[in-house]
Amino acid sequence: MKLGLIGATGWLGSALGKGLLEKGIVAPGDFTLLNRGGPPSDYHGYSDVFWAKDVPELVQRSEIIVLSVRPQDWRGLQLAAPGKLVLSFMAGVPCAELQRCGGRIVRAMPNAAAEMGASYSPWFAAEGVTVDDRDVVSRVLSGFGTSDPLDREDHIDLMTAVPGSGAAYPSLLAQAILTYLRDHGLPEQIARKSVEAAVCDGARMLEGRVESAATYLEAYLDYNGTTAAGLRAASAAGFEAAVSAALDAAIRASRDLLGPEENY
Ligand SMILES: NC(=O)C1=CN([C@@H]2O[C@H](COP(=O)(O)OP(=O)(O)OC[C@H]3O[C@@H](n4cnc5c(N)ncnc54)[C@H](O)[C@@H]3O)[C@@H](O)[C@H]2O)C=CC1
Ligand SMILES: O=C(O)[C@@H]1CCC=N1
Repeated sequence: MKLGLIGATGWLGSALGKGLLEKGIVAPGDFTLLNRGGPPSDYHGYSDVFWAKDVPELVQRSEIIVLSVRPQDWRGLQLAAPGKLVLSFMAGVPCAELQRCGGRIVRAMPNAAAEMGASYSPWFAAEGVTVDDRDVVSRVLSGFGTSDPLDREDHIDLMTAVPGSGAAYPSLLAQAILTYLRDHGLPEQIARKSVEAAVCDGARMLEGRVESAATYLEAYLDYNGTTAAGLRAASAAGFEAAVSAALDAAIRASRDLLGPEENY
């Protein structure tokens, strides 16, 4: 497939570019890239990819165009891509706005685990996207993980707040516990291993069966020991309310990202 990637050296763009090349989903000669800093000397070990000089050249060489730039950079692209399949990673830029480029629009919401080939990237296809396009989208996203189609565009905002947040909330929890242990004088190495046990190993017990979270919580509460005391204190201090406030704020922020309409 002839694919153009705008934002090819960014966080997600670089992960996708690497995965597409390494998995042979896009041949180097069919891969057109664009970034702001100009071609690097090496792109994940592939010297035979094509670096476009500007957006129109990338569009002209590509059937599928992936937009991996920040939402604030969307309008500046002045993208005109009539008849092309356009796959946007941008949070907060709706299909109605993207359709101004004249392409068939799909929005996907990857996450930072893309850099380890483990993004979960749900996507929404606007009207006009064909069955073949949907296969193409799923193949492209397999370059850095797994994906599922969504039936509703507004669910992309939920995906932005949840899988889109990547390592953010585990990091918040890990950092809070680490700070607590340090403040209580635990040696650094033991503090780190303790947090990994509580956050990373604990989370692994939910892998592939996250619905058992409720069962674990019930079991700890029924046990009525030290962990039950901790869980009750966390709820009383507003843990669930804090999570809900965080997700509400992220959704609101994704709706405000684009800012007021200027000249297109
Ligand atoms: N980083 C993440 O965890 C997630 C990001 N996203 C979305 O993915 C998109 C990309 O995000 P990141 O990779 O994190 O951003 P980034 O800032 O790492 O990469 C964006 C790249 O686009 C380049 N760029 C900007 N304007 C350009 C132009 N006119 N021509 C060529 N290149 C241009 C920038 O130089 C930069 O290298 C964003 O819209 C973001 O909302 C979605 C889900 C998760
Ligand atoms: O924090 C952000 O803005 C990026 C975009 C969507 C999720 N993470």
